[in-house]
Amino acid sequence: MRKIVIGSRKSQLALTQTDWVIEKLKEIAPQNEYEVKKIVTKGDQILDVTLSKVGGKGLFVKEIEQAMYDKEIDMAVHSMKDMPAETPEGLTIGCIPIREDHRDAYIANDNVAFRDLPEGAIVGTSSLRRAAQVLAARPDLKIKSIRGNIDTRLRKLKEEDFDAIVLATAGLKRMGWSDDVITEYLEPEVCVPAVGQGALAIECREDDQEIRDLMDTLNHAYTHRTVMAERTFLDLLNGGCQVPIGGYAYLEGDDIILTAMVGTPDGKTILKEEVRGQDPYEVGREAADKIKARGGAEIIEAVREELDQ
Ligand SMILES: NCc1[nH]cc(CCC(=O)O)c1CC(=O)O
Repeated sequence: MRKIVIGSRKSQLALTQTDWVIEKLKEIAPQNEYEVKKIVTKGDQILDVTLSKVGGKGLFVKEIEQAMYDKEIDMAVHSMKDMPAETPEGLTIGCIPIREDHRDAYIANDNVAFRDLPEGAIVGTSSLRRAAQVLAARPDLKIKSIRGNIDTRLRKLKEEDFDAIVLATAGLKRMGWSDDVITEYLEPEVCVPAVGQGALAIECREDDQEIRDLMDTLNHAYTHRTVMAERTFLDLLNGGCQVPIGGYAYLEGDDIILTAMVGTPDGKTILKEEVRGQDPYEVGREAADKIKARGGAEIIEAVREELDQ
């Protein structure tokens, strides 16, 4: 028996995800005691400004990782897509549990279909990846930044000047919202999701073998393999959730099929490549090579320079 302290951001979604993990752990190892420790991250403190501007990788994870070094916590549950490609020295992603829905959700007032939105309609999102792909499909639409947790964003859709919003389906589902609130699912053919969207990353100290053994039982091989392909692509393009980059992989038999995307924020250029293969790192690298050969790295670099100003 061991008391296991699990770090979580204090947002409702983060706590829900952490509770979901604890429920699973209790089934596997009921002899342990589990405790949640809420940690305020830099990202939580500045949710009212445009996040992509304050940017920087790992805005939601740094303080949590420090608590792990300090042994205040033994593990931490993160949204995979908020995790920088590289894990710091001494820590590791101990497991990747089964992925929730990977798709972006489009939610419109009066359920107006995406193709029926009137010219100039306002779509709320603070994600350059979503903005790029919405504008690529509908160059006539306007993008307006929207911040806050899911409830806040749904309220702003009703009360403020928005016709529709786009957000992660996984967050909605984990928070218990029914499919009914979603007007349309944006399939990866239309909107390539963020790398790791819908997946969790459970981080722990590399040398804590007891915790690592416990986590092995929560790992989902399919999710792990596909997310690794996505993250290899992200890493090689020096990507992150603040630049317009996406990646989604699934398995067909034993093959990994990865769709990788880099776009300009105005949606005028969208580079997309599909790569098939067996090894997640090879697949991710091949996708990165192909996107780079078409100027993808320069697009990311230009967006970063713009954000840094
Ligand atoms: N960027 C913030 C964030 N990080 C994880 C989720 C939702 C859950 C997920 O995508 O796995 C969200 C909200 C959103 O993008 O709408």
